[in-house]
Amino acid sequence: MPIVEVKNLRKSYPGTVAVDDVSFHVEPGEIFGILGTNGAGKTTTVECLLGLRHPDAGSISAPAKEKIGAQLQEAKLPEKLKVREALELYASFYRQPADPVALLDQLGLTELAERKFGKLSGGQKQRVSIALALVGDPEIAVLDELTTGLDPHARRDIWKVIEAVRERGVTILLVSHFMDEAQRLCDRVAVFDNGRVVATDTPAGLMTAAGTANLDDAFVALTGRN
Ligand SMILES: Nc1ncnc2c1ncn2[C@@H]1O[C@H](COP(=O)(O)OP(=O)(O)OP(=O)(O)O)[C@@H](O)[C@H]1O
Repeated sequence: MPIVEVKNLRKSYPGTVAVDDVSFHVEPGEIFGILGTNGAGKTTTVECLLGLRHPDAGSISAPAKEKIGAQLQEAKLPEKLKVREALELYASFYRQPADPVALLDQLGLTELAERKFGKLSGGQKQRVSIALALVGDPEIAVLDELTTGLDPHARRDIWKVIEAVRERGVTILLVSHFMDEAQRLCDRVAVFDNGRVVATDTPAGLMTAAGTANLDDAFVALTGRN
């Protein structure tokens, strides 16, 4: 049974069809990539999934809102709050939260626990934001554009955290426009272009179909741009 099923989703804004007849499903425990160029409709799709936007048409079946942990782009927290305190604060919003200290440990973030949020680097903030998305002990984590603006080392540190999240058995929806990241982390991906899904497959399957050696080239072949 899929944990998420999106069927024939459509969402327009005045003058723009942002998402047009989008269908895909996500299996429990997988890292599913929502890939696409800027403006392809990724964020709109995820916002519909999270119940933040109302679709014009189509259906979405997904776990209840409190079982979805979302990390949406830039994390903002009071500068003086310590990482552990931030997690404890978020944990207090849930009936059955994860234990913040154990969560930091499992994600390899114990060294950041007593640091003030305002003193963290961009990559460290992003790692903490993943922990914040998991503090409600969700079935699915939605991680949106996590590594934008980070250096290659910081990106790899984030990837390690994402792999640790998978080890917890949490299904991950990874929104990205980085193909190297998707190739490395995702079990399957949906490629969005101009509001539509143009392919859904494993990264290896897409590369084979496109006759390319990496997902970046397969993506360019699929989206018809270079
Ligand atoms: N609130 C809004 N009002 C009007 N148009 C919008 C709104 N949000 C998004 N759009 C438009 O809808 C289309 C899809 O945008 P969306 O943000 O879903 O794409 P995206 O794939 O997430 O892009 P990015 O990678 O740049 O975040 C774009 O053409 C965008 O300009």
